Amino acid sequence: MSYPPPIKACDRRDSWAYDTVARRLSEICLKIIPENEFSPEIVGNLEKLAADIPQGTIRHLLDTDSRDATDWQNYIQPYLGQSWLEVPWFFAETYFYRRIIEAIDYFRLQIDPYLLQKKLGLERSHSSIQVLSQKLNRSLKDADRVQTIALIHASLWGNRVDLSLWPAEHGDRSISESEQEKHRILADDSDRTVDLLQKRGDRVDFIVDNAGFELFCDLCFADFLLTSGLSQQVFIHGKSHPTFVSDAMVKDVLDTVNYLQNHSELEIKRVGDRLQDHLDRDRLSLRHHFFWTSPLAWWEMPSDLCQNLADSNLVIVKGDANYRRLLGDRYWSFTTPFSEIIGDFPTSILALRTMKAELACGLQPGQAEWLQKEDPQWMTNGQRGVIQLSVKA
Ligand SMILES: O=P(O)(O)OC[C@H]1O[C@](O)(CO)[C@@H](O)[C@@H]1O
Repeated sequence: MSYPPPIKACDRRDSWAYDTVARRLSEICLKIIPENEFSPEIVGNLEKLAADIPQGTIRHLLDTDSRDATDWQNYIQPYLGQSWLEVPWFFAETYFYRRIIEAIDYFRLQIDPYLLQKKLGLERSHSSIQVLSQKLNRSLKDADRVQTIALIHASLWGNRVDLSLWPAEHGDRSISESEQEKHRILADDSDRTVDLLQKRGDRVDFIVDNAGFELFCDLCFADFLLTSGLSQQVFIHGKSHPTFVSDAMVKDVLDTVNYLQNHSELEIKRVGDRLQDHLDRDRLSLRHHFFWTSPLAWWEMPSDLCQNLADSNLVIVKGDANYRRLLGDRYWSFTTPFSEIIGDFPTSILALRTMKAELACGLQPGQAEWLQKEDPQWMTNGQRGVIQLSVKA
């Protein structure tokens, strides 16, 4: 398969990639200092990292005794000495978040620098959590096609709540008017997804994205699949260390279930209790893997993870950064079919993505041109989404 070139920040100065590397990364780095009580040494490390972007150059990691150090040595080697703007954008971002892990001595101190943001994100989406809990508890009485599609859409729009772009103090982005939003879904394979789940949905895997409200939506979908009997087993795959500000780790899943179980409102508590019961009976299982924090493309997935996912009936890939990994963060033509890029992955894949980066595929001819006139920010403002399914025969 020949791949188009990877996106680089230096490609276009008016691009979201350029703005991210040239401005946003150092802002994200400095923002965690006042939100944590780090030692002066760690504060110094973070200030140095922020000052190094974007004119500094790529260097090897210093925390060479960490479990992922050897892998990162190999990822970094081809880009040594290049500037943050010249290297592939996806590498620059995943490397940046790994440099923060080094700067805060995470693997020794285990302090999640984004914990405050994650907590605020969950608390600030209370009214949406209330609404979705009521809908879910009601929908379990007759778990039909309409209900299943409603949970797919809730899981999609939950991805709008990305704290790396819109910090929790900027207000509650979880409000959803699902009916009106249907036209914002640029490719919608919901119906085909229900067909697949009804035919063979025994095991479903979620490659989750943001903790907080999005994770709650994903856990509601998982609960719906298990309680309705559509699935017997659900695996949640999280990140091995804090990254992209709000991305979820296994700890964040357990914290969220705990938050729901201890909630004073019965409708919300009922969701938490069911989730805990699924965990206790190993119907819901939690996993993490360093691939999800690496700069690698989907087709570079290590064989152990590939073999594990091959046993699944459906892998649900959440969010924009994971979608960029599916596409190798490359300049595909917007009409390239999704399944063509996914190619021969060992099982069926469903991508649920709200658009927050300048890449896309699986659109109809003329659709991108029309959207460009309608809303020049259509690719990055998170107001549009895709529900794209690639079925493994
Ligand atoms: O939380 P998500 O959906 O993966 O979005 C991550 C965001 O961060 C980015 O990496 C830009 O910093 C884009 O992928 C996207 O805008």
